[in-house]
Amino acid sequence: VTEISWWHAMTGANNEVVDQLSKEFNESQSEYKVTPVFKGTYPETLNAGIAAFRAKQAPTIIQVFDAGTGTMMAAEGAIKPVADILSMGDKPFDKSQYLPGIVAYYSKPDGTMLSFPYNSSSPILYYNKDIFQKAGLDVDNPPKTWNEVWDAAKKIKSSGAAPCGFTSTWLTWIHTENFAAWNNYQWGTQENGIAGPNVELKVNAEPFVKHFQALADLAKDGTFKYGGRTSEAKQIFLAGECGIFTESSGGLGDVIKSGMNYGTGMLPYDTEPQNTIPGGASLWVFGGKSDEEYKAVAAFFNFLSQTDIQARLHQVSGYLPVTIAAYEKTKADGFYEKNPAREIPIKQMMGKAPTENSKGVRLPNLPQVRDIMNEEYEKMLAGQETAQQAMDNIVARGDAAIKEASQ
Ligand SMILES: O=P(O)(O)OC[C@H](O)CO
Repeated sequence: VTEISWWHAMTGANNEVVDQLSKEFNESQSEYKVTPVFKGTYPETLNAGIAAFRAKQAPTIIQVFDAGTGTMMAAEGAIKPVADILSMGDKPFDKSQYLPGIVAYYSKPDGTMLSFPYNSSSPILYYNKDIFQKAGLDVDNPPKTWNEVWDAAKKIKSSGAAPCGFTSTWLTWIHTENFAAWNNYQWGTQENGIAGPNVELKVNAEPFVKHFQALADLAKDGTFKYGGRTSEAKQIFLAGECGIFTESSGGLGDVIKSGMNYGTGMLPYDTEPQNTIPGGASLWVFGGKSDEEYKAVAAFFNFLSQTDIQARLHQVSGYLPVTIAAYEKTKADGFYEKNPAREIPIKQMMGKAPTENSKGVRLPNLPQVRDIMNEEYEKMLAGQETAQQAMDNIVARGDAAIKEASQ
């Protein structure tokens, strides 16, 4: 038996999916065995992978979040393109089977697919219907714009329906990168880094400053509650502390499991929505492994690509169906007729052709730039600086870090 390891960052319901799929693959044949290993948050998993590679102890497969894509792409030699691996398997790899926006995001400019799109997501709005009811809000109509979110959050707090109105995971991914794409605002030059390096950040422009000042103002009396840099705020929402929550569509599994009387809506926007950009993570394969191991990876990725598995992954977790067949099957099964809100994240991403502001975000050091953003956001939320100061500092510090990483 050829054994391969799969380092990942999935917790809760999504961790169960990883374990279940690995088990099913292992039981479906007797030549290969996949062992999933949880390595912490997305940034922790990426750092663990880089350290292990340097120590010549890299796992076979590593799950890397959207923000680490540029880092992995720059690590030529350290990784083996997924397109090469799949060509070693029994089945030829047909890229046209995958949703175009997702494949493009994980491919080189020449079209070579570098990583396997395991869990793609789009951020959405969740709300607690019991809290909405208590606050006198319309349980069937969640807020659509950010101004409506701020108003509803204030009403939740002032009515005493819950101690907090609004919380969110990922202020970087949701409130900065997707906020920009979804409203068609420029996040950075060079099409946010998709068109080339030497990106200059543009996040100190008025719409960003206004958005973050609104969050900072709401944080003063706890109407907005900050949870942490990655997915920590999910626990705040699940505990019933806040009525409204912005989080990845992939957070749905835990919301369902909690038994909450919840609803979902589109990611809020300012005036008119454009399109969201792919989030979540993809599976990268390290270089320097044996052909046997790569054949095992090819078999595993082929297993994961099956329409039934993809459709199940989407329907159970809230992550997007990454193949067209899985999307079509989910439609044909009548799944969206029964659960119309479940198509929201796909429609958000695919509803409009992307502009230069909404193809994605790519930097050789996006995790580092997100750290800078988080430091400034935390100072701002603690009342130590205004949103304008925070955004100006992000641009100055971020641009310097990008320049150094691009050299
Ligand atoms: O919670 P996920 O897996 O959808 O990931 C969210 C963000 O894309 C991470 O950068």
